[in-house]
Amino acid sequence: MWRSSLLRSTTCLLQVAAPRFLHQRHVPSLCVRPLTQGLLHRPPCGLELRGTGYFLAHSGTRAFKKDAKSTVELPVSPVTVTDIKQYLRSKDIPFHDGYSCLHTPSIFVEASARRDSCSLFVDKTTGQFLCKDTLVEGSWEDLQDCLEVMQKEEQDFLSPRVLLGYPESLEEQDEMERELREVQRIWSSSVPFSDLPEDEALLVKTMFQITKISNATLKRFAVRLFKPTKSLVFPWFGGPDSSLKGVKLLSAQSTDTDRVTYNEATVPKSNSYYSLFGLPLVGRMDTEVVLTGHELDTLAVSQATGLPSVALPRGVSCLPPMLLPYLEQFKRVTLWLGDDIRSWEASKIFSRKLGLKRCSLVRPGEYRPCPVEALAQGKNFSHIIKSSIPAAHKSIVSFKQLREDVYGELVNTEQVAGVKWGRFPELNRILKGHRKGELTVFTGPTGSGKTTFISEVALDLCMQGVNTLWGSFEINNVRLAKIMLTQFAMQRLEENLEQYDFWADKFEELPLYFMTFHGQQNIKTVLDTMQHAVYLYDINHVIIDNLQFMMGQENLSVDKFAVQDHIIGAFRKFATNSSCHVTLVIHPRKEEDDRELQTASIFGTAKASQEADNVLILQEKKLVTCAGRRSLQVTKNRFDGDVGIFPLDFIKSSLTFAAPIKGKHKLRKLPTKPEDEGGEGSEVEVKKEEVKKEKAAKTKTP
Ligand SMILES: Nc1ncnc2c1ncn2[C@@H]1O[C@H](COP(=O)(O)OP(=O)(O)OP(=O)(O)O)[C@@H](O)[C@H]1O
Repeated sequence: MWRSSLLRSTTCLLQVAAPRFLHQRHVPSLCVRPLTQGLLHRPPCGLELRGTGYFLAHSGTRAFKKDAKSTVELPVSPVTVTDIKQYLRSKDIPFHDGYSCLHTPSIFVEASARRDSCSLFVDKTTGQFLCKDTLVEGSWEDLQDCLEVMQKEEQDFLSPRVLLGYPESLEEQDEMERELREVQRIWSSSVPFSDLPEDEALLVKTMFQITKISNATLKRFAVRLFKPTKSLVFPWFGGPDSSLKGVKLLSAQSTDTDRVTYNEATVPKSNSYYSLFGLPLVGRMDTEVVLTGHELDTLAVSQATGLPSVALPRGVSCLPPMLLPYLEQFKRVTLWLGDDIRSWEASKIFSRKLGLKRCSLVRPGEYRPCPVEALAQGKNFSHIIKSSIPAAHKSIVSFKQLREDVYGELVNTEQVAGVKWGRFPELNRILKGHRKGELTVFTGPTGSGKTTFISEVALDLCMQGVNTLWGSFEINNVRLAKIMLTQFAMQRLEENLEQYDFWADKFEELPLYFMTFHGQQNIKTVLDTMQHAVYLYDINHVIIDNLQFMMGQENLSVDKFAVQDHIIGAFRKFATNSSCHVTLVIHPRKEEDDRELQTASIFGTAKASQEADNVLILQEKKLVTCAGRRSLQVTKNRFDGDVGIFPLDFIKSSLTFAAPIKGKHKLRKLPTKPEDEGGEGSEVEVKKEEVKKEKAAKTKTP
């Protein structure tokens, strides 16, 4: 895994730092509180990025190591900005209150050598710190440890070597060196644009549809061409010495409609690629920046406006908090992330992290395409940027302020409907898509395949870039990841172990995270972890499997229905406030064996179905004509009211569900009140209809 000090995850730093501290001369007193609390006795609450090379470990045929660096944990006790400020004051550390971070003089640089008075940034939400001068970074507990050491030692600074330079494992060092060599190889065998013959440069620009971007702009941003794959190469320069840390390769393909589609690859891999493209060109005194979702957009903005501009490394999919310190110097941030609803939603979410007051958002629209397109169309950039909308909204608005939003929804109905499933066209037909900020309640009989089904439904979305967080309390993450990997590879990997690495490598690229909880959990801890994950990874979808695992911790002498209602209400609030979709698996109440489930079968009161935007039921009996066949019934859909049911066959080898090949059971829409037992379109009616149709078909046949 690629590693520089900037890239180390907190946990990595903690794990690496711990023995180092322990070997220091004056450690004993230090070990008592912060180290034991922060490093050794972390509670089992946290998040785990799926670690490949792990799920099949128990197969015994091959030893796989768990990638410890991919485990991220919640802080011991969530810290607030007030706690951080109080602590810093108690240590006489001066600080300046910034937008997303507190700025303090770096304790890792000697006072006389400080280039900047405040180069240490402490994230106000997590307490995570970064020293821009030395690239030392770590958790809030680490920073406290360091300050304790300094005080104890009566030193006025700490050597950055205390936390840096500890050797990685041999395997990781090899991987890191291999990636560095790869970066160097690509970079040195690419050609600077200024060295290309005029006609070749033009050909490349035509291919990428960037003919309006001048060679001078490409040169200024050090863009190169990698001839073997005809890819543009965007460098990532970082660190105090502005050295080459990585590269992004962009290739272009033209489509039938004369539009160009881009494919990109990064070294190191995208989940450790933290480049803010354009950052080296930003001056220390610059106070304004245009944040874009793509390197080409940054080139366009810079050329058209002369304003500083930086591009996010993974486009609109996330804004990693570790990049926030680099954006602290700007008093005004214009987010111009793209030309679709997804970019618009992302800009609203990112502006919360950046501090609403300084952010303004370019609303996508006919007259405001993405910057590279705007340059091609000769649009007036300064007009677009000036007309961007302040992100801080008032709590009371008039229709005048809403009319553009309403118009945007009307012209982009497909995008507003959300992300479409690739494997479940029937779900698209009924629900129209997967939307942010909604609550889905999913139920089905015990052992009917709820986890297996919802796992594939979520995987499908995750494969399309929906950042996903799993809270699996019933089955452990290794088993869950194994199910998902089987569904991803669509085959039984136990029998094809030689393909394991191939699929695991691809799977590792998915924006998929797991909470490390198992068994009964306290709802507050779960919600805190979800909030933490939304901040760190811009999670769009959380799956909680299942709600019953949060009931045990609550005081059940109180009415247990009231407890469940409280929990559902809390998830509802979370979904709305965090613009994150929550899927909640709930066990049904005990049903008589021969009866199918209905919305009212969901355990508890009506609260679950009232609060939910969507209610999905995995039916074992309805429409079932062969073993293993299930049907999925949508009994509530707040988005447009369509409800319905469709059959699903279970494919055991890949643990996936698919429409029956020659199914005579077609999707049918049910009325909006499916609970009405015998009403038109009800389950009973659906069956009656079927029988009628079958009879009619028979009588027609001679
Ligand atoms: N349609 C199906 N036909 C047969 N077996 C299935 C089907 N769907 C899932 N399974 C298998 O049944 C087992 C239980 O599935 P799963 O854990 O997904 O059910 P569940 O409804 O979540 O269970 P629980 O009620 O305990 O939470 C798994 O081994 C799974 O592979």
